[in-house]
Amino acid sequence: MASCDQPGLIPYEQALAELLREAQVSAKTETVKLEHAVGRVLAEQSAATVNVPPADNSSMDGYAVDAASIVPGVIYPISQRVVAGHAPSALEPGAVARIFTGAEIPEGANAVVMQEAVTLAPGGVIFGEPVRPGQYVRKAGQDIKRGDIVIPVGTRLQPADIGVLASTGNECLDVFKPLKVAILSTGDELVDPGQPLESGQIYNSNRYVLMALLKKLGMEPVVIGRVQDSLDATVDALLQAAELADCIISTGGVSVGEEDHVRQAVEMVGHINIWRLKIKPGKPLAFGRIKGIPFFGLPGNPASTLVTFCILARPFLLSMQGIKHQRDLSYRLPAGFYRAAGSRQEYVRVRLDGGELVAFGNQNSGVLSSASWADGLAVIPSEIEISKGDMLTFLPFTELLG
Ligand SMILES: Nc1nc2c(c(=O)[nH]1)N[C@H]1C(S)=C(S)[C@@H](COP(=O)(O)OP(=O)(O)OC[C@H]3O[C@@H](n4cnc5c(N)ncnc54)[C@H](O)[C@@H]3O)O[C@H]1N2
Ligand code: MOO
Repeated sequence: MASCDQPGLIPYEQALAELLREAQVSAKTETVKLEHAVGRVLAEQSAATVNVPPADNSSMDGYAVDAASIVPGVIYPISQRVVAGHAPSALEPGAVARIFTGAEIPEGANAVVMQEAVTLAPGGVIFGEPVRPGQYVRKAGQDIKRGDIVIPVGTRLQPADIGVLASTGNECLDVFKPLKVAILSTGDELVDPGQPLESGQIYNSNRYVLMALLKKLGMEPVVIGRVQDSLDATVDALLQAAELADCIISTGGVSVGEEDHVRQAVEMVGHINIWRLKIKPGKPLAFGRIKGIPFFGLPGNPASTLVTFCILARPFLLSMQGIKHQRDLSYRLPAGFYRAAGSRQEYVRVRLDGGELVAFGNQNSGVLSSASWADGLAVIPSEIEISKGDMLTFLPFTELLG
């Protein structure tokens, strides 16, 4: 089926590329201690000032030897005992050293023999086989060499990165300050949880979804609150948000009805660059700027808000936060369902079950429980009919929400 009923809709890939071009890295940085750095984005790199490990050391409990001097069957005296944390003395000629895992290899030794491979004898130790130079020795700098840049600028620090930075002796790091992201909820029908629900009203779930999404990204939500469905109220709220935040996200009011004021309001105080995408859910998404501050108008339907945040706002925000290489893992997995061809690229809420993707029964964009139930999104390209067994791209929420 041709997409002639959706003229002018922007394909996802085109919109994402334009967004990433628009994303300017925030210049605000701060210094934090290593224990507070997980999830933060490194703003300044430094070269390692030490080798890791700092010296050659043993990877086994056993005996440190000069490999060339070992003859199987001969008794060798044990001249010293080397434990981790204490500097050894040089190996005495014709002798070996008792050594433990992590202890420094004495000068004059170049190999370690595991204790299971030796026989203890009166006055020393006997080796059963010739010894290979270098065996069970972890060389100084085998992990990191002095002068190496271990973690590049723009890395969102994961536990292993923190460990690597600790191993090179860093106590504090320069990281980008968390982005402040304003959240506006448009709609006269919205009521906060905890309030009674009158006729015609609905609880505001998008605000809480967005706050949770932003917190998971280590960003700071700035709640502007509910905005009445009027042009003046929308303009006022947008201007207030532009004063307080690095990026603005609104939900609702971006479609084409008379009560949808967001686009017109943005155009009065800024401009819109992107509007209406060839995706489902999320068609009416708008992107622009207000007084230079980037603005996302996400569609109000709760599943549309979540999906468009994950696939469009999130990569934009992560770029602004300074992340250089975003690598979300995706998988190719067989569909366990049939879906008729659609005119927009669809993001179906699915679970991974028995090696195939199972779709939530009701994919309506007002049904947020579809996302709560799902493990992630299956991407169905436009104009393609999906039969059971067809391979689809699966974007797990573990990646999209992290
Ligand atoms: N004539 C047309 N009508 C619509 C079109 C279209 O192309 N032509 N597009 C539809 C699509 S697709 C979507 S998506 C919606 C999005 O519209 P808006 O972004 O203007 O959203 P609203 O109308 O304000 O709200 C939609 C829906 O979501 C509920 N909502 C809104 N905010 C919240 C919130 N914070 N928490 C919970 N629920 C919320 C709202 O009550 C509505 O039910 O437009 C279609 N219409
Ligand atoms: O594009 Mo809308 O988000 O499907 O309901």
